[in-house]
Amino acid sequence: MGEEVANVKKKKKIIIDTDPGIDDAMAIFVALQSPEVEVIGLTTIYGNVYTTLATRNALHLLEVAGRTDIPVAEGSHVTITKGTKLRIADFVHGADGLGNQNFPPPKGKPIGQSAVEFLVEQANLHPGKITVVALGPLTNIALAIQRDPGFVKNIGQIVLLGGAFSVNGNVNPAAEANIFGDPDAADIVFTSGADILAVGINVTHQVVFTEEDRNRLTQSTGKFAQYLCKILGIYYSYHHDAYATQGVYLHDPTALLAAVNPSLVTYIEGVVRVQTTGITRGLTLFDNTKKRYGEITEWSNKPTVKVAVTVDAPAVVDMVLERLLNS
Ligand SMILES: O=c1[nH]cnc2c1ncn2[C@@H]1O[C@H](CO)[C@@H](O)[C@H]1O
Repeated sequence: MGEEVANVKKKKKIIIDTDPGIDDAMAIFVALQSPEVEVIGLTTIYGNVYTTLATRNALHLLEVAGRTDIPVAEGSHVTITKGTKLRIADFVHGADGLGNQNFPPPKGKPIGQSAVEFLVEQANLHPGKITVVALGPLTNIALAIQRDPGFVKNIGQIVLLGGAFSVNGNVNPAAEANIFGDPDAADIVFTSGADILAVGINVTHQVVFTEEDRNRLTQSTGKFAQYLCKILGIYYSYHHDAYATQGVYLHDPTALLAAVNPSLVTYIEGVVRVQTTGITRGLTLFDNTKKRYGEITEWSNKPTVKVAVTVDAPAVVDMVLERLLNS
């Protein structure tokens, strides 16, 4: 076997489910620059933008990267309960999702398969070998779980950016944006029995990309670095206004790198349920399963998941920089 072939075989196959999104763009570029993984497809979802625009942006980002060999499968336009009143974070990413840069429309088209069909097919083709990195609301993943009873077993791992574990949310004090986007889907995913690592904002808020880090991108001739400098402005202003910080949180790149290199985070294991109604809709509630409760609870006899609790933040920032500067 040639060395090249052997390397491709060793690489972890990943599918990125994404709603690009400025930090999604960063995560996608970092993934494409990561020799440890092979990106076998992008699936799209609403969240930072509506799904139609997410598909356009995914195709556009792959064209910027010169990676039009990677398929894009369009995902759901509505929540799992067919809800059409979506919460779109255009105030974080711009109306176009990519910093209001008026990029030309992509030349490429999504594949004929839907995101759910693509996810189910790939998990069946490569049982136990695929990691889904879910960077938006979890509708597509929950639909795949409902569509194919074998999906949970066939999918290798799901690393998801979502939840606010024992901290306030970013939509409101209870809820983080991706879980708030489709709490019913999130509860299906968390209780599905799949191998899940949840990276919540309790972790990603520790990973700050400073003005100084951005300046290093600006000074680089790397194509991804230059592209990102064009779109990052609005993301910095939003963080400045909302959090009074001079830097931005690296949500999606942190989750992506946790999939690439699991030793960047530590985690605890327990049962996660998602509140689907009321003022705490979208709340993620972790049971460490240590207490024997006197009665059956909504957490009893549910499969456990991994929830990230610490992150080597300097290492994440260094890896992001290194991979984007050398592009
Ligand atoms: O305040 C916010 N409201 C909505 N979405 C946000 C906010 N801050 C960040 N994100 C976006 O949601 C994911 C993390 O929760 C990230 O994709 C981030 O870009």
